[in-house]
Parts: sequence; structure tokens; C-alpha cells
Amino acid sequence: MISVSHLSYRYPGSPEQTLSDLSFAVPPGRIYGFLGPSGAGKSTTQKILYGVLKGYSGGVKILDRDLEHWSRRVYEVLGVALEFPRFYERLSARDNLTYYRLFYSASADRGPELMEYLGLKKDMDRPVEEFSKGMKMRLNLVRALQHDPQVLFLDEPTSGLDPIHASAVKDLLRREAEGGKTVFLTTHNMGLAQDVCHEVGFLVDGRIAASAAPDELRRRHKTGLVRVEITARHGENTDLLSREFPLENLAGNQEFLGFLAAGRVERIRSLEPNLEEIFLTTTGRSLHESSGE
Ligand SMILES: Nc1ncnc2c1ncn2[C@@H]1O[C@H](COP(=O)(O)OP(=O)(O)OP(=O)(O)O)[C@@H](O)[C@H]1O
Repeated sequence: MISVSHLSYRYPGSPEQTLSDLSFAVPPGRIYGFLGPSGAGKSTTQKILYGVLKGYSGGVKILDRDLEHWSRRVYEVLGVALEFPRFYERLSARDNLTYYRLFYSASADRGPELMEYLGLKKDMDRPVEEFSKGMKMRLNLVRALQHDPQVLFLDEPTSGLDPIHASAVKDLLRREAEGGKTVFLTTHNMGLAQDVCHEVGFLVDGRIAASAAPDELRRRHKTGLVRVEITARHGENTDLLSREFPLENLAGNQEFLGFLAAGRVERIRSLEPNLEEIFLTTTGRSLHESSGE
């Protein structure tokens, strides 16, 4: 469980608040995605939550205990995977994992199981300097999870992965959540958020502009329109025609029925905005800009 109430933070010397009055909770078994453009404050929030940035105001609880009341033992229950992992490059993956496991008193060793799950079993004894970026990203996840922590902080966990390995990572995250883990991830990747997050928070300029389940956000922003595409013959030529109609009373809409009869129906789909479009509508900002642009 992660619980954040009225969290605010300003970097020393900075003229503006970096984070303003953030409140949210992530119960066990849930994946919360923090989405926002570059500079919005995602990494700053994560650094506070996993205890490396102090001097914030407001409350942060990890597993029902105030972060300020935790000793360094908090790291026993946290797993952190940053976007640009560093390893001992000349050592093998196995030796890296063994070394990092020495920091924890937990007897759990999920390293071999996770290496196999993420397709790295055969690379266990290769030096990490021979790993591709995607392999390092997967090894990074193994390192974060090998001591079987209850709470996971992940930064862009599918960055640099091909679709097959990205899918394996998404399956792993779902599986960890189903097993009771609390997962907090930051990303610009709307596909990842849509696929794995139970709830997303839109962060802009250090404030949460909206927070809800992705499907709930899509329902709230649905257009109520259906787009129909037909191909119709025009003498020698075939034209692709597309029109939009209100979903309401569709079956009694004579224009809609006439359009269907005017050619061969190629596609009918309801127009629901994707998370990226909802982010833009809700915040007036693109996820791919930098803060302040
Ligand atoms: N050590 C620091 N000292 C002063 N300001 C900082 C520091 N680190 C970050 N900032 C500022 O705080 C704001 C939030 O930065 P942060 O790294 O949390 O954004 P982010 O959403 O994680 O961005 P990205 O997606 O690019 O990682 C930015 O304006 C950044 O310039």
C-alpha cells in the first residue's frame, strides 16, 4: 500500500513548487500509472516515495507506516527499477544479481525464476557489457524484484523493449499485482498505461489534473459517435467513404441506413478517444512536450 496526502515539494533554490498538493493511494494488488510530460515531476515524486528525497511537506505512507518512521529497513520492502540502469558491466548477470542481493536480509531469491520468465536464463553467465539495452532493462526488473519486495517503483518499465518482451514485462507486472504487490510506475507510454494500470494519474506542472481507471476516463470522454467506412463504386473506380453518426437511435437513423446501403461496409467503430487524446483534452498539454513549453 502506498498512500500520499497533500504532498508538496520545492527543490532548494527553485523559484516554483515542483510538486503541489498531490494526494492518491495505491492499494495492494493494484498498478498505478503516473503519466505526464517531461519535467512534470514524476521522478521527483518517485524519489520522495522511495525515500531518497527529503524535505517534502504532506504525508507519505508505505505499507501503512509513515515514511518518516521507517528506518533503512524500508528498502527491504521496496523494489526500484529506474529507466537508465547501471550495472557492473564486466561481471556476469548472475554476479550482478548476487552482489545486489547482499544488500537485503530477505532469504527470497527470485532471480533465477525471473531471468527465465523474461527470457534471460541462457544469458545468466554472460558479462553485462554484452547485453543489449532491452536485455539490461529486463535484468533491471529482475534486480528490483529478486528480493520479493511488496512495493514496486518502476520508471518506464517497457522502454527499449521489442513488442514480445514488452508483452512479457506487462504480463509479469499483472502477475505481481495479482499476487498482492503494490505497483507504482511512471511512463509516457499510453499503451502500457492502458494495458496494465488499474488507475492512472495525469501529472502536469507538479499537480494531478485527473486520476481514474483508464476505462473510466475513456467512458467520461466518449464522443457518442460511430464512424462508418464503406467502399462504393463510381463507374470504373472504387471510393472509400467515411462518415460519422450519433450512437443514439442509430437503428432509426435513415441517413445511417442509407449510407450503409450505398456500398460495401468495410468498418464500423465507436469513436472513443485514447488515453493520449484524453490527456490532451484534460490538461491542454501533450505528453511529448517538456514542462513549460
Ligand atoms: N535536482 C534538482 N534540482 C532542481 N530542480 C530539479 C532537480 N531535479 C529535477 N528538477 C526540476 O523539477 C521538475 C520536475 O522534474 P522531474 O525530473 O521530476 O520530471 P519528470 O516528470 O520525471 O520528467 P521526465 O519524464 O523527463 O523524467 C523539472 O522542472 C526539473 O527541472
